[in-house]
Parts: sequence; C-alpha cells; structure tokens
Amino acid sequence: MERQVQRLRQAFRSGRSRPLRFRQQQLEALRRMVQEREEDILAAIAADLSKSKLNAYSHEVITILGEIDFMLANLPELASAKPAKKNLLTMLDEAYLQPEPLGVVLIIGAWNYPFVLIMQPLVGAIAAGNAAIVKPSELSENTAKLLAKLLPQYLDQDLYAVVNGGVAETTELLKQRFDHILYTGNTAVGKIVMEAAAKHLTPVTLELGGKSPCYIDRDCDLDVACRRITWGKYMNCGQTCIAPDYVLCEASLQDQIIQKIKETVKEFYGENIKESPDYERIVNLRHFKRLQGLLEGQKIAFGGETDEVTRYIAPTVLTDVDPNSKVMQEEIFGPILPIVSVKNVDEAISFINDREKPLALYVFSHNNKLIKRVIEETSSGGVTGNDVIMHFTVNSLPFGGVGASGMGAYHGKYSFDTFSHQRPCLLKGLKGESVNKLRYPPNSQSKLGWAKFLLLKKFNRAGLLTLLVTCLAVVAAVFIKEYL
Ligand SMILES: NC(=O)C1=CN([C@@H]2O[C@H](COP(=O)(O)OP(=O)(O)OC[C@H]3O[C@@H](n4cnc5c(N)ncnc54)[C@H](O)[C@@H]3O)[C@@H](O)[C@H]2O)C=CC1
Ligand SMILES: CCCCCCCCCCCC(=O)O
Repeated sequence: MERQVQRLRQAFRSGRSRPLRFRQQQLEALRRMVQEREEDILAAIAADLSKSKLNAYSHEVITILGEIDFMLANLPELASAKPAKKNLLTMLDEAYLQPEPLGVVLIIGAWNYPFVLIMQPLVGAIAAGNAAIVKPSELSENTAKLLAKLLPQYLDQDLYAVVNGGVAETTELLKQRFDHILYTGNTAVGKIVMEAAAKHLTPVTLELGGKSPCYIDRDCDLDVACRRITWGKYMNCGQTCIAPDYVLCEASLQDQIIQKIKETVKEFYGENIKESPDYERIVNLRHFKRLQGLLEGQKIAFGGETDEVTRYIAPTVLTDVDPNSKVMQEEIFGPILPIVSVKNVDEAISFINDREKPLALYVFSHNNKLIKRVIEETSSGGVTGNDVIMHFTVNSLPFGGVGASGMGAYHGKYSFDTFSHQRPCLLKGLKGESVNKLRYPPNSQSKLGWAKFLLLKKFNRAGLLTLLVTCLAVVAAVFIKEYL
C-alpha cells in the first residue's frame, strides 16, 4: 500500500497531472470508458443491486456522463486564476486566487450507488489535477471488480489506482498519508476515517447519512406529493442516502397519504411487485435482517412482506409510529416508510430540530412561505421543496451533509473546489519603497495614522474623489522619486 501511494506521489510530483490538456484527455478517456463498456457497467450494477439495466443507466450512468461533460465544458474557467479585490496598500500589485491540485487523494465509496459514488468524486479529483486512489465498497463486489479492471485500461496508471478490499485493506490504506480523503458511507466509519486522517492532518469530505424528514402540509396536492415520495422512497429499494426516511404530517392526513402511496406503488410496480423489473432487492442478508428487525412491533399500513432467499422487502408504510421506536432511531436505508403525526408545522420543525441534522429535508405545500419558513428554521445538508431527491441532480448545487450527516460537499464546480487549494497570490514589484516605509520600523503615530487611513477608512462618494486625487498624487510622487 505504502509503495503504491509513493508511486502515485512520484507521478504527481512529476507535474504530469497538472496541464489542462492532460486533465481533459483523462476525462475524455473516462467518458470513452463509460460509453464503450456501458454493457459491462450496467451488468455489474445490476448484479450488485438486483437492478434492471434501464434503472442502472438512469440512476448511475446518466449522472456520470453529465458530470464529465460539465467538467470538460467548464475546466478552463474552473482552473483559471480569479482576480481578487485589493486594498489601498496593494492597489498597484496583482492579487488573484490560483486553484492548485492538492496532491494524492483517496476516495472511499459505498455500495448503494457503487458506480456514481466512486466515479463522481474521481471526475472532480482528475479535473482539479490530482492523483487519486479509489476504494470501492466490497459489498458491491461486481462493480468494484469491474472498476479495478477498467480504470487502468483507460486512465494513466501511475496517477490513478484502484484498491479493492474490505475493512483490513481500508484500514491499511488509511494509515497512509493523503492530501485529501473523500469518504461516503455510514457515520460510525466516518469517525474512523476522520481519526485516521487527523494523524496526518489530512482534510476530509465526509458524505454520511441520516434520517431525512419529509413534511407534508395540509395545504398540498396529496396526489402529486405521494407520487413523488413513493418514487424517491422505493427507488433502489430505499437504499438511497437522501431517500425520505419518514413522513411528518397532521394525523388527519395519514389515511389519505397511505391510500395514495399504496395506489402509486401499484401504478409503479404492478400487482406483483416481485416481478417488477423496477423494484430492487436488499443488498445483503445483514441489512435484510436489520430491516426485518425494524418492522417488529410496528403497525403496518401496507406492505411488510419479506422473502429472505431473494432479500425482498415489499414497499411498506408504517402508521402511528412512536418517535421513540427503533425505526425512528436509526437511518432506515430500506423500503420502509414510517408516518409520524404532528399537530402542525411548528411541531414538525421542533421534531426535526430535536434530532441530528439530516442529509436532506423535504417539504410539500402549496404555500411557499411555509416551505421557506421550514427551511429558515431548520438545518439539513440539502433541501428539495415539493419533490424528493432532485437537488442531487442539479450540479450547480453543492451536495453534502451538515453536522452528523457530513462535512464538505461536491458535484460540479464544488467537486473541483473540494479537490483544489485556492491559493491566494499577491505579486508585487520591487519598486514603491517610499510607500512601504509606512509599515517598516520604527513605527510612529503618523505612520499608524496613514495605515489606518489606507486600510480601515470607509469612503463616501466625495471621500472617494478626494482619495483618488490623493492616490494619484502619491503615485506621481512615487514615480518621480523612483523613476526620474
Ligand atoms: N452522503 C452521501 O452522499 C451518501 C451517504 N451514504 C450513506 O452511507 C451509508 C451506507 O453505506 P455503508 O453501509 O457505510 O457502506 P459500506 O459498507 O460500503 O462502507 C463504506 C466504505 O467504508 C469502508 N469501510 C467499512 N468499514 C470500515 C472500517 N471499519 N474502516 C475503514 N473503512 C471501512 C468500506 O470498505 C466501504 O468502502 C448510509 O448511512 C448512507 O446514508 C450512502 C450514499 C451516499
Ligand atoms: C432520472 C432521475 C435520476 C435520479 C438519480 C438519483 C440518484 C440518487 C443518488 C443518491 C445518492 C446516494 O444515495 O448515493
């Protein structure tokens, strides 16, 4: 492992990953890989998550092709130096922010969207000019093996590497020194990653989970709300980090919501859900049994059928759920939707604020003011109003958590920034010592007065004009003194 990281570091130090043309070539190669090996990629995702190839394409491949296209279209702008505002002491100098790559970065992915969660950060790391090691989840082993086979065929092998394995391999990997780690997965392992990173003072982006609430207001089109919630909750069999975890609503809405979700489930997946190509399975037996445990003692409004052999759990809704029950204590990450009743929006806001900050928050209402109020009075990684999941698809919005749901963010420009250091640069000439005397010892009241004037004074229009004249006079004086 150590040798592998060293090899990447050496390649990074050679400077090969920095030129824009090189980054573009690597991103183009990545796009070629997705296009040429589409069938293999879809088959691997399908095998890992019992997913149809159509769904594998729309859940994962589209996102990556869109991300690569975004980076290729915007790379010159993203990588360019950005001029910075100057103060009166530096007005003749050049001040700018120069994005620079961080070095060798580590990307650790989770199993639930095994292709996206490795590839999307990798696109950002390459675009920003880094070397990268990716560590796919061992639980989605088909995608992990495929990535290990394909990425070296398309990318520069000295700069980008795949490490496969489980806890032992990841633990070993985390002993190495990286310049950034982006980890996606559960909060407990997030803490392990952060602790390991702290030993090297390595900055981290932690893409974690949590219980994302979904408040449905009385003043709402329940048909539309329930259709959208059904889509986002049961997509990927509920194994989506930003799936609505539970519904909050007034008790009087509960029966209608149940009925409408039930009808939508039938509309989406047919009479025999097990036969539907659009309905996935639980990733493994451990998670299947965990989810079965969450059903115990609950009032099942519909669904609840399970089949251990195929790890099938039907789309399920639980009613009158006690906020203290187990299903309300941990992230569900499966096709179980508890409905918790609240008296009104105030109680919904308190309910949300009494718990850890979630990764996503959803509010459904005709009333925009109410939506804005819920946003204003709560906190979450991201928000979608009157829909679910969709903020993930907007790559001009940063994607990430806050508090217990994570730190840092990525997607689009934010991926580029995550894997870059915004280096502040101030370039001065070697002239102008007469002005610089202001800051050289010995200090004096008059020098301090000038420093205060130049750095602290706020000017109105008339003041600005006076200042301009003063500045011109100073520039002229300096010029005469230094050049004539
Ligand atoms: N914020 C986001 O973008 C996303 C968050 N998630 C969250 O991830 C969670 C599901 O993922 P997990 O079951 O954690 O996936 P997982 O079991 O695949 O683990 C994630 C990664 O951590 C590594 N890992 C596991 N145990 C480790 C240990 N002891 N030391 C070092 N590395 C270790 C695994 O090898 C894997 O690569 C959910 O909470 C979900 O909400 C999932 C997808 C996206
Ligand atoms: C056509 C719409 C496609 C929607 C794709 C949603 C993908 C969601 C991925 C969520 C992040 C995660 O859990 O890893």
